Amino acid sequence: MTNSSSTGQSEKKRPLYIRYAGPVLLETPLLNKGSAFSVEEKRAFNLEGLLPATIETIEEQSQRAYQQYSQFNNDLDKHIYLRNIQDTNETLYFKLINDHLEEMMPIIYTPTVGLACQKFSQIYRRKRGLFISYPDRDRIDDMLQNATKQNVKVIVVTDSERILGLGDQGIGGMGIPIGKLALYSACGGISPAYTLPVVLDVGTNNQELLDDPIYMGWRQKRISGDEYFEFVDQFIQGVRRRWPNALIQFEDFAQANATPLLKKYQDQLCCFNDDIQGTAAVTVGTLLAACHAQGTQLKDHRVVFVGAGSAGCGIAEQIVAHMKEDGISEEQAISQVYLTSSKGLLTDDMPLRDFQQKFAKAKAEVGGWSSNVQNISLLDLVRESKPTILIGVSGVAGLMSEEVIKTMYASCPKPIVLPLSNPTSKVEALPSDVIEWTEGNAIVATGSPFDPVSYQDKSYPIAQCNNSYIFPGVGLGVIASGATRVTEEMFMTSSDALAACSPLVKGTGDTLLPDLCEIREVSRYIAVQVGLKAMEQGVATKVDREVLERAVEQSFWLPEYRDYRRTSF
Ligand SMILES: O=C([O-])CC(=O)C(=O)O
Ligand SMILES: [Mg+2]
Repeated sequence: MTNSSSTGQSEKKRPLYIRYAGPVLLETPLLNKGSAFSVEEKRAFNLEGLLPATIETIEEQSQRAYQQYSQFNNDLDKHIYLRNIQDTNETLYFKLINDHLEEMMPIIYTPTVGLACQKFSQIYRRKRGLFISYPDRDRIDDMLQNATKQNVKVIVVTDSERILGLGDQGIGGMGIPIGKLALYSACGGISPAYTLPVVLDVGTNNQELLDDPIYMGWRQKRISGDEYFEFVDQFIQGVRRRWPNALIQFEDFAQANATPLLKKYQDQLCCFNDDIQGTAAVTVGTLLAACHAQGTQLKDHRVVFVGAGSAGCGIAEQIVAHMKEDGISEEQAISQVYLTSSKGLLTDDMPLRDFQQKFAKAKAEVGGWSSNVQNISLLDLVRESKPTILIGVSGVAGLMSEEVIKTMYASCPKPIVLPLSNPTSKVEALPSDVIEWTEGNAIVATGSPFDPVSYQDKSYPIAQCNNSYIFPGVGLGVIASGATRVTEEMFMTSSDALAACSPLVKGTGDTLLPDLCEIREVSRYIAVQVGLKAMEQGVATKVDREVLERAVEQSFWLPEYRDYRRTSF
């Protein structure tokens, strides 16, 4: 929790002048306090008679809500219950989440949010965020005006084509921006008043949704090509007119669109792609912590990827950048990194996407690694290249088979294994299996949360190498420093900052990544480092370290009620 002597705290204690009253005030989630309105407020805001007599503290409200929450015995129902609190009283929602972050994060975020996206239309209750559909493309400015939030600082936008490892979810993908922004507030201290989730409804190619009478999105096949890119651009330009400084986070776009959109906009506005850059940053941060624990450097490693999409290539780029910082040439670094797709090792005789090209190996050199002339399988590759790090970003469950892991372990006594695909159902290998197949010698981290593994009387904590360690801190750093761009260097800095917070690196514990209960401190630390990097690179409006540190503290929002006074009209 933020230290209560910070100026930020006393700022928040100042009364808030508001113009809503009566039932409308109770129906406004950002302002509603429910049973916590004081006697004076009830009188001043025409709430008398609308609430029970007892006036409660937010702690008491949180306890009741937790009791109700605990009565649900399946995760989706818990998710629906929490979303309902979010849509009626946002302050209480975040108080509850903060009080039970470890327990509730898997409910509001991966893995449960995946199911919530799949069943979005079935479990839909109330509006949240903006649904911008292709047929309404000429009215985007009006739609942005209609947003409940006026002073938006962070937008998470998806077109839902690649929701986690679950593919095209149509407008159901809205669950992801909602979940990500909940973490911006819970972990990164960004007030929910500043956040806006957006889904671009460009149709869906998910036939099940198209056939489902209850589906709530635009019932058409996805638009593509120029039509698609023009539509995304209309949205981006609309945002620039409405909130010129807002940070835009691209989330869960299909890889064919994710990289071109990032390339197109990253030098034009304040934006990033979480799946490419956030995932890369958290993975490299985790690897740096693991290297530290082993007494190695990243440049000492050989890395095999299971999955060669934009996330895999994004991580590979960052690994190469860090290996270069360790003192080896780019060429040498690339030669130590291998990417595999469903067709096996990427080689120069295959059709490749732009972003894959530099990692393709010369078939003439590696052809002998397999008896199969067409392609080199993951197993052949692992046997021949003897990796020390194995990273799963395939979205396909089980690809890190027992044979693959045991083959890796045969030539690497301390393998680092990261099956990162989300949600849990898509993980490339279960941590318990990896620990067993390597006789307890592997360092394992996953994208979704897993319980510690016990193996031969020892307990092995499984770090959750998820971009949620990165994006809240990066966002806070961007806002606090007034950054106008999000550079690759700012992401590299976030990896180093995360690694510096690792209990293994600090010598305070045996886990690779900090506990969730420390995530607010971690986010603040990352924010300051990212803000400093933005200043160094000349993309920030704040230029002084002290001012930046104060801004991070002051802008860190906490779920506390403020006293209300009535605005006189
Ligand atoms: O949301 C998560 O858990 C991580 C992520 O961005 C993804 O898998 O697309
Ligand atoms: Mg994502």
